[in-house]
Order: sequence, then C-alpha cells, then structure tokens
Amino acid sequence: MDSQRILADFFRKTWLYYVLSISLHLIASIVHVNFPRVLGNFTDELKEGVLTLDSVIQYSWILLAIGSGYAIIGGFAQYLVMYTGRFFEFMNRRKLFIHFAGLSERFYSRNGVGKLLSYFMNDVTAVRESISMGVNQTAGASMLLISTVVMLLLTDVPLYLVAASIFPLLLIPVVVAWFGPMIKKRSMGVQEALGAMTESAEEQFGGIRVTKKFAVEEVMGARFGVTVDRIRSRQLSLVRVSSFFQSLVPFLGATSLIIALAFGGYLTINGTITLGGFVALTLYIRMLMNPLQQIGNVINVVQRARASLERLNNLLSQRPDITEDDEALELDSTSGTGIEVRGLTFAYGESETAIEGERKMKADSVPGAGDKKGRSASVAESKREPGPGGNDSSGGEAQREVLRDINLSLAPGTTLGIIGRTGSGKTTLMKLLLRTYDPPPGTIWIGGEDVRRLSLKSLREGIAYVPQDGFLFSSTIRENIAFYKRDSELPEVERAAKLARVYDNIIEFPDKFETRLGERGVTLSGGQRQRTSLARGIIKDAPILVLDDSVSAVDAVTETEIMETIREIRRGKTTIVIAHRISALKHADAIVVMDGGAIVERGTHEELLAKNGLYRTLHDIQEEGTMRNGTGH
Ligand SMILES: Nc1ncnc2c1ncn2[C@@H]1O[C@H](COP(=O)(O)OP(=O)(O)OP(=O)(O)O)[C@@H](O)[C@H]1O
Repeated sequence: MDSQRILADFFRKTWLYYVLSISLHLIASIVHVNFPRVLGNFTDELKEGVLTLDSVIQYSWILLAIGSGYAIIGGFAQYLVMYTGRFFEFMNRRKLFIHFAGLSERFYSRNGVGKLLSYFMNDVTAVRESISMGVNQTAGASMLLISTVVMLLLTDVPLYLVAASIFPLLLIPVVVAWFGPMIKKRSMGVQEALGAMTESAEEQFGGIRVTKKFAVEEVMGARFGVTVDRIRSRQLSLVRVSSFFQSLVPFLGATSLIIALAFGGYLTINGTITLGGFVALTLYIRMLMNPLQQIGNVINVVQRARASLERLNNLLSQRPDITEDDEALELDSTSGTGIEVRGLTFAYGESETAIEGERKMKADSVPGAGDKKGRSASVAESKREPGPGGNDSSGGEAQREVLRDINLSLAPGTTLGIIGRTGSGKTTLMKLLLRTYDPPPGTIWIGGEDVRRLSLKSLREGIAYVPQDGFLFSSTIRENIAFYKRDSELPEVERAAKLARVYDNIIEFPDKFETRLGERGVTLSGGQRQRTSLARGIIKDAPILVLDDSVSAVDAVTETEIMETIREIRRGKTTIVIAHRISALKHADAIVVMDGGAIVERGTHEELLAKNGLYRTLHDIQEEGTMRNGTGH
C-alpha cells in the first residue's frame, strides 16, 4: 500500500459528498457576503435621510433572510462533511483491524498492544478531524474569503484602497510555510508520547493484580507518571508553537482592519469615498477575520493530521512476514499426517516488523531498498534463503540459535512426547510447525509436504494447538470452547468439556456454559482456564493435536485422567505432547529430550530410562518428589 492510499481510497468513495458540501458552502457564502452591502446601502439611505419605516422593516427582513439562509445552507454543508468524516473512522478502523490481524506474531512481539490501540484511537481521530472539521472550515472560510474579496471589488471602493487593506493577508502563506513543518514535527512527538502512554496503561492495568500483590502501586504510579509527564511537556511545546501561529493569522487580519480604518477613514473625510462605502469596506475586512482565524485553525489541525497519517500509512505498509506461496497447496490429512523435521536450525533474529525499526531503516536507506515494498520483499527473501547453517539469518548479525540441527520423524497416527528444560526450544519448534514463525525451507514437512508450501489456512486448520496459557475471550464459556466451530451444538461443547475434565466446574456456575468470562477469563482458576482451553483444542478434532504443556496447572490425578482420555480419543491420530512432567508423556510412541535447542536423547519411556541420561535424571527427581509427597501425607 503506497503512502497516499488511505486518503485516496477514502476520497474515491466519498468525493460526491465533498463536491456537494463545497457547493453548498459556496452558496452559503454568496448569501452571507450580501450582509455588508445591505448594511452599506442602509447607512447611505440613513445619511441621505430617505430611510422610511417601511424600508427599515424591509432591510430587517432581508438581513434575517441572509442570516437564516447562511445558517441553514452552511449547516447542512457542515453536516455532510461531518457525516463523511465518521465514515472515514469506521472504514479505517476496520481496515486497520483487518491489517493488524494479518500481521505475524513477530510484529506483535515487537509492537505493544497499547501502541496499536493508540493508532486505532488517536491517529484515526486526528485524520478524521482534519477531513471533516478541516474540510468544512476550509471550504466555508475560503468561499467566504473569495466572495468577500469579489464583493469588495464590486463596491465603489477604489482598487488601491482594497489592495492596501488586504495586503497583510498575503503574508499568510509565508507564515504557514514557516510554522507548518514545526507543528507537524511536534504533533508527531505528541502522538508518539500518547502511544507510549496507552501502552504503559495497557500493561499496568493488565498487571494490576501482580502490582497489588507486591504492594508496589506507588512505584507503578510514578512510572506511569513519567509517561504522562512526557505527554504534557510535548503537548506544551506543541501548544506554544501552534498558539503563536494561530494568533499570528488573525493579527494579520487585524492589521488589514487598521489599514482599512485609517486609510478608508481618511478617504471618507476628504470625500473620495462615501460613508456607505467606508462602512461596507470595514465590514468586509472584519468579515475576513473569521475565515482567517478558521484557516489558521485548519492549518494547525491538518499539520497534526499529517503526522498521524504518516504513522497510519507506515503501519498499513507493513507486510506480513509470513506469506503463502502463490501456488500454495492444501494440507491433505487423508494422505497422512506424519511429521518430518530435517536439519532444522533456527534463530528468532532481529525485528523487521517493529514500526520504529522500519522508520529507522527508511532513514538509513538500506542499499537496494528503494521503496517499502522492495525492502519488505528483500527481507522476506533473505528469510527464505537461509545462511549456510540453515539459519534464518538477515543482515549477517550474530543471532542466537534457539534450535540446532533438529531431526525428527513422526509416523502418521502416532504420539510424540517432547520433554526438556525450560527455554530448550520446545514451544519454538511448535511455532515453526504452525508457521507462526517461518522455518527455513525444506526443514519441516507434514504429510510429505514442506509446511512452507502449504496454505496457511489449511495448515492451521489441520493442527489443534493447545498452549500452556490459553487465552480466553471475554465471552461465554460455551463460545470460548466452540471458538473454532462456532456452530457447535451444546452437547458437543459439553462432551469436549467432559473430556477436558472441566465439565463439573462449569456446571457449578449459575449460568453454566453461558457464564461470561471477564477479561482473560479471570473468573476461572488457572487449572480451570487451562482445561477450558484444552476443551477448545479437543472440539476442533484436528488431524494433528499439539498439547504444549497444556495440563501443567492441573493436579496429578486429573492430569492422569486427561492424558488417558487423550490417548483414547487420539488413537490413530497424530499427537504431540510437550510436558515437564514425565507422567504426562510416558505413554507416547516416541519421546525426545531437548536441551539447549538440540535433541539430546530419544526413545520410548523404557528405552530412555535405560539410558541413564537427562530423561532418567528428570524421572528420578520427579519420582523422588512424588515419593516425598507420599511420605509427607
Ligand atoms: N519471540 C521470541 N523472540 C526471541 N526469542 C524468543 C522468542 N520466544 C522465545 N524465545 C527464546 O527462545 C528460547 C526457547 O524458548 P521456547 O519458548 O521455545 O522454550 P521452551 O522449551 O518451550 O520453554 P518452556 O518449557 O519454559 O515453555 C528461549 O531462550 C527464549 O528466550
């Protein structure tokens, strides 16, 4: 998406409203500029003593008609643009959401949710203001300015007097050129500070329970205060320059009025122009003041909006770094769901998707990165072409390998257990299987196809992944369990809940499966939440099931029951069980032990015990713990 797309797309859809509104503004201004002329005539008749009671009433009606005509027509013109502005918000918030949803996990791990919310709220609103309030005021003000100047020229006021009076106004473009970039830069600073504050607030509220338990509200308050202070100081710096600018524009208008009064007054005294002409001139110049003030306003708003627009365009030009082949294949689970991993080495690498990162790269003008599209493509390309070690490297910088030379073969319909110390790369391996991050080509295969050649939809539909900390949405338990199959009947949802051993807990709630969960499912305990998330994975009944430490928060008895059930329902279906507790995976057809990003042992439970290696050590420690607990009872 090129940088002008947001506005171009919008105006293509709404230009008719704008044309209509500007035309109405023009009509309203034409009506309005008759005001001084009528008053000028009134003054002349008054001075000549020809004014009658009838003509006073007539003048009053004319002025009333001018006033109400201007209000009604101008008001409708304003409404049209305001309405269209709201449409802009609606259209672009939707567009942003869809765009955000298409970006990969790498993007989210580099850009906080708070900052993205700030784009949604502050930046879209800033642009909306400029294209609704800004367009309204610009249209109204410039029409009024033009028609006022035209009317001035049509009066019998000499041209040199008109020219002298409006001369200061010609300096306005110079002032705008001087202040505009300054306002834009400072607005950018304010928007960034607002983004940082939203991000901080989001994090602080998200972690409020931890804060309270550690009684560090004051520390967190002070930390939040820093972000608020930063906004204040940046706002003040913006207000200083924008207020000065905004007062300078009417000041030039006032100078015009002074010239009109002094020079026009002198010419009236010596009889060069009539009193009516003088009144009309000063009223016209006075009439210019409002539009000038408005134009000052608008320029301010537009400069701010330009900063926001730049941020939005920058965001919308972010390409998802996980993309599909043009000729992506569908995962065909009927032809087998065996999994092969061959020589897989992986490092997370630096972020190419951080928004600031991209801006910095733009400034540094990466060689060969002529435009954003080109750069994104080259980044994506560099990821597709791993270095000699098969590494997902870019830019040649040193990157820590999280997985090293992983080789695995899982026959269709069998169960693989993965165990290993924390941080040994188990979850990373699953993320690569799901292409949450891209593995180097030719390293992970499902059903005989490289996962990089499969369509993302079919790949992810083919795998039910149950993470350790499954996120629950703020909706009902039923909707959370039926997340993948939204049309599931209640009995199906209940069955999944029973299999995940969470049914009994759910039916104890007054609303049972219709119980609404708070943010992140706060009304459930850790174990209940984990089992609800497990039920969500079970109901999907995918060809491949991955349990990534999915029963770590349940007691040993329930864990055993769940694992027995899983063995039952997954008979003949490919399953991967990642666990820290040997009891959760000892029945697997094959078990691999990971350490430091590599597979250090493999075999069945009995074979591994016989090896006297890391698995045996883990087993003995866990057995000892179990025995101690047993003695303790
Ligand atoms: N998004 C990421 N960016 C950079 N490094 C990451 C990212 N996610 C994980 N890592 C790093 O990769 C390594 C492996 O993490 P991973 O989550 O795969 O381990 P794990 O074996 O699943 O651990 P655990 O048993 O604690 O869940 C860790 O050192 C971690 O710090």
